Amino acid sequence: MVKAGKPLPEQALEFVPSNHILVVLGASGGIGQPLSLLLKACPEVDELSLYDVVGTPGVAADLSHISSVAKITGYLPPDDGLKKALTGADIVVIPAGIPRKPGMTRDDLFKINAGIVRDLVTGIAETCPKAFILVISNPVNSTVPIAAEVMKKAGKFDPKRLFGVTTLDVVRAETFVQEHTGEKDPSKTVIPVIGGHSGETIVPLFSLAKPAVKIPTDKLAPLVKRVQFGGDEVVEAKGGAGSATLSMAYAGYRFAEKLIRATKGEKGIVEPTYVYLPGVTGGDAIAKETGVDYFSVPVELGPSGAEKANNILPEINDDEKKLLEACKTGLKGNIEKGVDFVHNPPPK
Ligand SMILES: NC(=O)C1=CN([C@@H]2O[C@H](COP(=O)(O)OP(=O)(O)OC[C@H]3O[C@@H](n4cnc5c(N)ncnc54)[C@H](O)[C@@H]3O)[C@@H](O)[C@H]2O)C=CC1
Ligand SMILES: O=C([O-])CC(=O)C(=O)O
Repeated sequence: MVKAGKPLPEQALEFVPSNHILVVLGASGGIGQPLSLLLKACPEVDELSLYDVVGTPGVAADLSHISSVAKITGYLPPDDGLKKALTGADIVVIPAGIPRKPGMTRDDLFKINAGIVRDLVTGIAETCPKAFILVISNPVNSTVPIAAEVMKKAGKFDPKRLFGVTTLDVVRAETFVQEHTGEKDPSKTVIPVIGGHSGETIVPLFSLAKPAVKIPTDKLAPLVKRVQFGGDEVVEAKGGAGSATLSMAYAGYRFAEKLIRATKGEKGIVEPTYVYLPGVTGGDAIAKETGVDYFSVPVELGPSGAEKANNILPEINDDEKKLLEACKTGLKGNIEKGVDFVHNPPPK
């Protein structure tokens, strides 16, 4: 899109990437609805397209009464609904899939969610292959490799445009450390969280907090564990009615909004996200050090998406190095499972 106010010489026209059509796949769900509400209220979003296997006409009608910029449409599968929803998309956010119940691991969701993510990303490859893809559906450690393999198979993979949304881990780390910071606004403390998005694959790096935080020695391990297993806390509290939805909608919105601002040219936006390391500048060194191709690290966002993966591994302390070892082992299996699913799908 070319934005011209008063007449300018041809070469001085300001190029503004469009990045204004957002699509939510799984928009009628526990995350999908509040996430769509936040996106509808975001002045940066011009159009919001909602897709789900149920309920989108109602959700879209409801949100359409809000007096904000975004034009809203809702689609169901019949009559090429997915294709219509995805047409022209700049950013596609995927919270489609089943959530956990008490006693389940995120990996237990693979059986159902792997196929859902594969099929939705196939639709993206066909209709809007240049869109930024934000994967929320669990298990993220495996669903992101699935998305990558689908895009690779279609010859459309751009690693800078695929993100596993691990922002909720960052949000939890910021929130849970607050009792040690004395800071009124927990979001003012930056805590990098690296690795993956399940249990021990989640590695919060409190030693790299900015501003620095002094955590009593006996409080550190429980704090790390709380971030790693924060999802279970919500699953248990909801007692079978699902997992984190409202905090995830906030986190998904936070990441999407940062990406929009970055693609519009705002500089200095960095957020941890789970990316395909070999495809992102700076990622090779991290892949070499961790032995995995997919990993969440603070990533500099820009007009082309994931512009640089920041290697903060040399800065971590000995306790965090131990956490990293457990993380790597878990991640390897999760990644292989996702890649294998696309190339050797289980019989239907
Ligand atoms: N990345 C993260 O940090 C987090 C991820 N999650 C994950 O997000 C996913 C969604 O969670 P909730 O919204 O609580 O679940 P939910 O069950 O409330 O909503 C999921 C929605 O997906 C829809 N859906 C199912 N199959 C679909 C398909 N083929 N196409 C389009 N839509 C489809 C369902 O109809 C439903 O409306 C789960 O896998 C959950 O584990 C949840 C919290 C945090
Ligand atoms: O715990 C779950 O299943 C949902 C999730 O990913 C989270 O809350 O971090």
